[in-house]
Amino acid sequence: MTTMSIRTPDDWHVHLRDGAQLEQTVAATARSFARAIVMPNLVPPVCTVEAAREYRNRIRAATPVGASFEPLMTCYLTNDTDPDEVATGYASGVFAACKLYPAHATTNSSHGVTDVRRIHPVLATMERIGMPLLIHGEVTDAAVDVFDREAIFIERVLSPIVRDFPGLKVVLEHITTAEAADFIRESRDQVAATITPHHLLINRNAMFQGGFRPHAYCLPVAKREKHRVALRQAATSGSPRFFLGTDSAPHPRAMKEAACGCAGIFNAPVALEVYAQVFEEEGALNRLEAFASEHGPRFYGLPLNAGRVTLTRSPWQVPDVIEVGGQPVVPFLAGETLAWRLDTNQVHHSPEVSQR
Ligand SMILES: NC(=O)N[C@@H](CC(=O)O)C(=O)O
Ligand SMILES: [Zn+2]
Ligand SMILES: [Zn+2]
Repeated sequence: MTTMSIRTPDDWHVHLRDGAQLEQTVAATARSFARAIVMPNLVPPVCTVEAAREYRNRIRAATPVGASFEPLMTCYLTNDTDPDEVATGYASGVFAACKLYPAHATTNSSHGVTDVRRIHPVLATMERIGMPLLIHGEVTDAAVDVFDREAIFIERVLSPIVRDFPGLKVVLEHITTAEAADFIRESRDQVAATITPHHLLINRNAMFQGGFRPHAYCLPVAKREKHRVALRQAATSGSPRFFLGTDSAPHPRAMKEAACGCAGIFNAPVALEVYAQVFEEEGALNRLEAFASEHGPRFYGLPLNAGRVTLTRSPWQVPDVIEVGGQPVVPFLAGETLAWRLDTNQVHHSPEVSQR
């Protein structure tokens, strides 16, 4: 197959950052995706309806002319989140979901939740109104090996949440382990997961190839090969519980190539092309559309996009560096050649025309 057309996809997990970075981050995402779930881990975090509304306005103002892109906003949960604020934001269409960061688990999570019991009233409200809970699923216990933090989180934190709030919609974000894939598969229908392009492509060896490779470092950190294989199996299985979420997370090059480098991979410039490559390698190109464009909106209860995008088998080289907000950022797969190219001469259609 040399050309493939699929319903316009959405990105169910992205970091657009803020300020001068928005122009490039929004363009990079809007290039391939009609909608995106926008992570709230700004400094300070997006914790109120007002802050989310203003952030959404800044994203809209930064959206390239002619592109139709809809940012779906999230509320950063803290120990003190007010259930009424969450319900108001959801009812008014500002919040699409809430995001749970265990305190200190990842980039800009210092205001995160220290004990899930603190947010039980919020979770009860979300369960009642049908609002999804999105989770960065890693324990922060220093005694737990960094490569085990997701699996232990599932045992200690996620299982109890899923059990205690049996009607709550839950998305375990950016899964990296066979344990996570198994947990989702064995859970109830309202429990799903996003899978990134990088976790489908690399295992933890990528961080140590001939020296330390900070641009392959993200959280949750890439795991052993057997986990990558399990993620590929999950993503291409056709199960509606797994859907596309890039976790594109740019950091300036100087912040990555440092004594204490930031976690995060900027993959928006290559994400859809990488997913296409992975699905092709797995002999599952016919399931790419469902993973990229159908499972997510169905889970969130949103209409499918009406437009289509075209991918062509036509090699191109990923730039070594991309300017984001005036600072150099090294994209995922910098300098490498990709097999699939997205035809960017196309107009995205808003999801007005619904088909469930
Ligand atoms: N994934 C990452 O490694 N980093 C993300 C935060 C996150 O999604 O955990 C970031 O904001 O930089
Ligand atoms: Zn995360
Ligand atoms: Zn993320």
